[in-house]
Amino acid sequence: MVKEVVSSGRIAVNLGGDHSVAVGTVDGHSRGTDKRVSLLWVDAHADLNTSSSSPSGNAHGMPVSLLVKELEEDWPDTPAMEWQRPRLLINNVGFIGLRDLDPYEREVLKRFNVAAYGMEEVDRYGIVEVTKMALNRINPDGVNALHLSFDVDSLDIHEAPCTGTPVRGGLSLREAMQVMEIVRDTGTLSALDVVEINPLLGNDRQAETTVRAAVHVIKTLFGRCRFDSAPS
Ligand SMILES: NC(=[NH2+])NCCC[C@H](N)C(=O)O
Repeated sequence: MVKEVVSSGRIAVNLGGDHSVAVGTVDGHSRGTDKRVSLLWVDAHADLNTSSSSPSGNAHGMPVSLLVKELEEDWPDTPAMEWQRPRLLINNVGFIGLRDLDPYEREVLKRFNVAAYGMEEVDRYGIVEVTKMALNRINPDGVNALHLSFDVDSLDIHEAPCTGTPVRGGLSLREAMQVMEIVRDTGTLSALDVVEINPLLGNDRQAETTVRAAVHVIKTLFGRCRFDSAPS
């Protein structure tokens, strides 16, 4: 379905659910366009584990490593995954918001000099600079189709409490909206995931806070301005 939407020139919006949905959405996206796909992964986690490096065995910690060609050799045989082959280059993948990495993930980010920006960089350079640096590195000529994969756990736990693997010290909603404004203004967005919302993890008010944060992010990407709330 993502392939169909993207190939008809529309932007695919995918709501999750577990971040492993991105294996399918990014795969479909890259099949639906003639352009190369750049992937911006906004998340507390890099989700770069393989089934053998993963400390938890949870699939939501593995999607990015299934998607990039450079890590194909690191994967043991994965029956039932024959439908998917990696189609992205790791230098077209960027991360914003990282603050909880496993040893293999750290090693991969270093080995390939990946455009990975953690909360330290966000604090040091500011979110505007970090977003521009990330986009410049993963899509230097601005000609690739952009896939934005937004995990609500990139946000601080106060902004998005209802998520399975929260990590304190994350992005403010304002910082996330800033990322969305910059991405929107590039005109390159071709597909979006908003994932890891789990309203069952918390009370009604926390669920509402989390869902509203996600709605803000989506609306901002699709033109909502903070100054006047009519979409441009
Ligand atoms: N999309 C997520 N919430 N990922 C969390 C991953 C946590 C941990 N790194 C793991 O591999 O299990």
